[in-house]
Amino acid sequence: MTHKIAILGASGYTGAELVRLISTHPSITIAALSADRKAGMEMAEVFPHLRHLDLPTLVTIDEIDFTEIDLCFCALPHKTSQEVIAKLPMTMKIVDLSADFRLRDADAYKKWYGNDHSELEIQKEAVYGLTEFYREDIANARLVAGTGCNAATGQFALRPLIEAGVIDLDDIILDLKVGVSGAGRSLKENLLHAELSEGANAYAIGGTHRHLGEFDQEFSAIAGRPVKVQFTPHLVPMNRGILATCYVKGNAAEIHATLAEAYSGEPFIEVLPFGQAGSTHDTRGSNFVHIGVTDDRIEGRAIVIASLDNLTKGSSGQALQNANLMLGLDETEGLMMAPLFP
Ligand SMILES: NC(=O)C1=CN([C@@H]2O[C@H](COP(=O)(O)OP(=O)(O)OC[C@H]3O[C@@H](n4cnc5c(N)ncnc54)[C@H](OP(=O)(O)O)[C@@H]3O)[C@@H](O)[C@H]2O)C=CC1
Ligand SMILES: CC(=O)N[C@@H](CCC(=O)OP(=O)(O)O)C(=O)O
Repeated sequence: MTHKIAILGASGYTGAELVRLISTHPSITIAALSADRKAGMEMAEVFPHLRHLDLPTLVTIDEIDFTEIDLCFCALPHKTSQEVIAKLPMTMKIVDLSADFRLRDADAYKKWYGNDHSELEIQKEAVYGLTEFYREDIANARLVAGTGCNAATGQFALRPLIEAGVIDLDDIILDLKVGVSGAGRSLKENLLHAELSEGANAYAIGGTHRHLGEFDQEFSAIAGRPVKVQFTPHLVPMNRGILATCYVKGNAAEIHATLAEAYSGEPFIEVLPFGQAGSTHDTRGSNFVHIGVTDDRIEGRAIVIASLDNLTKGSSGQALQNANLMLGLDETEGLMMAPLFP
């Protein structure tokens, strides 16, 4: 049996990545694709790398007949996503890739996104989409909220350590490098080649990045008390990938053993041998996460380095993993491809 899906925002980076992944999926068929300014175009015109595929023409969301769709991926900008989802059939399964349904607290949403949430009733049924930690809830959910890509990377490195109580909760530093596709496909001055290449810059400095809302929510829930990490992202001149270097206080051997144990049965999470670091080179184009642990010359401190691809495990791969669960399929279907190296 094949399940019919729609992808809203298929002319964006995460939408195109969903098409790439689903194009070889044995149990899912793409029935509809939407765009905004690019509605009316063929996917092959927008994305020549997908021209071998027989795909539906990009249409506006209003033109889609959702009665024949089993599951809808929403790869739309924040705020637009909640407006669109409110108008979709209440019975249809949805995987949202935007930030609109990640934060359970309305005040936290307003604090980090600057606007009121208009769909708080729908928010109540959303399940946070970090698959490895919400698997059962995701399998039974109608609406799953995909995580931020930076937020996913930091959580893969730190969640088991907070849960096991093996690091100092008041001394966590998260230094993160992210590739430019994380910003989406729209034109922005700081993403021009001349301003992006041959350099790197920190952004959202001073603890202002909106993914701190996700870190606060998730880490505090695990610890049972407020946990605030120090987090600075850096934009670096690479197309895909995230590398998170976490500086923590704790015993490095114990931290490594805790992560190895926590992820021992996980198909997509690789805890590296002690002393090795994760690299974006080793996870690019795949749904894998690599996590390395090393000690530090300063006694009692450790460094955890995690890498993943923002467009696969950080968004579209995670979304497909969640959709597989929601459709009763094997979680790994369509996702076991090896990373692209070099
Ligand atoms: N890029 C990443 O690494 C990650 C992204 N996300 C989130 O996923 C979502 C999609 O991101 P990404 O693919 O990068 O974004 P893009 O900017 O690349 O694509 C946005 C898509 O939404 C469509 N769109 C824009 N405005 C509207 C509108 N008003 N009505 C209908 N459709 C609209 C665009 O159509 P058109 O092309 O025709 O304008 C395009 O298809 C965002 O919420 C983002 O924050 C989450 C994790 C990681
Ligand atoms: C390079 C860059 O700008 N990256 C984005 C991450 C995108 C992401 O995870 O998406 P959401 O906007 O859905 O949270 C950022 O740090 O804001």
